[in-house]
Amino acid sequence: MERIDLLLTGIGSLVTPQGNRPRGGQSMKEVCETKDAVIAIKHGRIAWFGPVNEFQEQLAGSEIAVTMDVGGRLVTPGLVDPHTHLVHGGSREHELVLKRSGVPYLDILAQGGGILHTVKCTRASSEQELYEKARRSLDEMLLNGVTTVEAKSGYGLSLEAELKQLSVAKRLDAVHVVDVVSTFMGAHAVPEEFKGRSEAFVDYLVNVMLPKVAEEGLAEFCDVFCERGVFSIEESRRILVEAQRLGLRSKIHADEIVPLGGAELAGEIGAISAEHLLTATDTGLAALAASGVIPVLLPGTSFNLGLATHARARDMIDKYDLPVALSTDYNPGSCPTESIQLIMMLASLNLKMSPEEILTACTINAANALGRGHDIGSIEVGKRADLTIFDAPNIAYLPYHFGINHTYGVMKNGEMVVWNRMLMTGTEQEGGVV
Ligand SMILES: N=CN[C@@H](CCC(=O)O)C(=O)O
Ligand SMILES: [Zn+2]
Repeated sequence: MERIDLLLTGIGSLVTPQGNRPRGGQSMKEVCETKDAVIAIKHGRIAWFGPVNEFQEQLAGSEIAVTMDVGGRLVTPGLVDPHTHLVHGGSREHELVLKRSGVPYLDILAQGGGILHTVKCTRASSEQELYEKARRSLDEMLLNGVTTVEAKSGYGLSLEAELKQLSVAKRLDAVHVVDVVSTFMGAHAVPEEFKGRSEAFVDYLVNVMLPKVAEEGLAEFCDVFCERGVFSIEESRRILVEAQRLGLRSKIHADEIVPLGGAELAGEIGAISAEHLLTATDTGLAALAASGVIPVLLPGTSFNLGLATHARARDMIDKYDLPVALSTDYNPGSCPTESIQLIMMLASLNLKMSPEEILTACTINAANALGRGHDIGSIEVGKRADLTIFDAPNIAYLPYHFGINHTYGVMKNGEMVVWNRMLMTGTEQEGGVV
């Protein structure tokens, strides 16, 4: 190699899943660790990585433009958050006491609160207001080590307001260093103006909203909240199949609260992913496995809703060989957090996933849930140089030492975009304040 744009040195431990494909079952544990490693970057992509002594043998004589030493820290692929409701107006802290007093999530929605409250706020917000709020969340995610994020619409529920949300996601993707992948989720709830007329709303969605979203190229995926009292299996099938016809791949909020058969539907229509799955049955899990659907688990949501049940990650991995992915589900209601590191801890605590499985779920499997396993999600020669540097000795340390942000640095497309958070007050050290 004649010229290296950037050489990352001093990597105490480099840990990554291997390959481009989703890693299911026992292969979720098979991450590859290289100690005392270096990574060479050229044109924003990984040109070489391996132990420092091999680098000296193989690439001696290369011209190195910039060298950065990460001081013995842990380096992983940039994390991928494959399920968020990033763009929305307002917040819902006024529902906190109601929720904590035991009022169920679906009851709050049926009374016009929940998602429908956020619809009001989103409709009332200007595009610029939505942009500024989502940009701050995206910054927070980046500081947590996330380099690619999925963003769903679904708080507009009218053509105009859905397009406004999707335009914000598109602008953010163009301007922000984090890649934003768009999903159209007009079927998130039935809006007030269609109350009691869900069939008419589905007609509007299929005949008016979907064609416009597809024509303007504003979304890559289509998602539906398939749930009792929201969208039925038949309605979900109709929307997702029509979206597929227009070129949008399917995702589905499935079997979150009631086992409606959303996982079975995901298998039937060949969805790329099925999300939540807290109440999915064995038939449903078998359907996911048979069709190669990626289960995206959201342990922050069950935690925040105070549910006693959790998604059956162990069965998914051990019995069905499924490639589990993890995500924040960042949204203003059931999971108002941007912290993927909190999700890692909850996956350990409540889903009983091992540190290796958690890393695989937040990298290569999450990348595949967005159809991007060929480009991101593992440290491979030729892939994007998206990397997260943690101030941690090993991957088990991330879910173990919880409630803090372990990120030291983040590289996106070969550029260091986060580096050593500064303490403006200074740190007392021998010889004075530095
Ligand atoms: N469950 C449906 N949708 C979101 C929550 C949206 C909200 O409460 O605002 C979710 O994935 O958890
Ligand atoms: Zn969601």
